[in-house]
Amino acid sequence: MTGSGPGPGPEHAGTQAEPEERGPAIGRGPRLVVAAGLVWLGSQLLVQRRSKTARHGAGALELPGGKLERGEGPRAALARELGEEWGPQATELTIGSVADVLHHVYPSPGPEVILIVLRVDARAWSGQRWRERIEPEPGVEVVAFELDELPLDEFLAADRPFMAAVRDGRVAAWMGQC
Ligand SMILES: Nc1nc2c([nH]c(=O)n2[C@@H]2O[C@H](COP(=O)(O)OP(=O)(O)OP(=O)(O)O)[C@@H](O)[C@H]2O)c(=O)[nH]1
Repeated sequence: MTGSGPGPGPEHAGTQAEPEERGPAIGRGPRLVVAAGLVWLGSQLLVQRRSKTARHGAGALELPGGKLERGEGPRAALARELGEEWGPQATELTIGSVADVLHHVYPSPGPEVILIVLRVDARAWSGQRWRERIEPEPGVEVVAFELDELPLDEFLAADRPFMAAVRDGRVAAWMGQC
């Protein structure tokens, strides 16, 4: 995909609104706290393509993960989401350190997202092994990319600056277990 690319809500420039541009609180989208995994195969990253029928960001690339449930910590949320999205074997992957905390406001009526990105060690699934272990939920496609081949424009807008930093080696994909 090109240009502003996919993202929740209507297509706009994909830029983050300045506080004074956000307008009154009434009518703003929800603020979501999300845990997401930077899943490292050793030389590649595993990401997923959102369902073509998703309510927002249909067909966009994203990191596996989802919203924290009430009282749930980010690691527990990510382990749960990996199991829901990629099947039971994904819950055995090692969740490591926090790679970054992202904050993005999607154009209305999209959400404001606080994304806690955690490194995930999937080196035991390198080569093609991940294909035998992952049972993606319906509609979701899991894809492996070499770092320098990450198609930044196809990621959800919140992820793009971060994925550029990963691609360029400014953020390490794996740093050992914390
Ligand atoms: N999992 C994931 N979510 C992301 C990423 N980047 C990003 O902006 N998000 C946003 O964070 C939210 C994640 O919530 P979710 O996964 O539980 O929700 P969803 O939109 O897939 O489905 P749902 O709202 O119908 O449950 C979505 O608004 C999604 O657009 C990402 O890299 N991974």
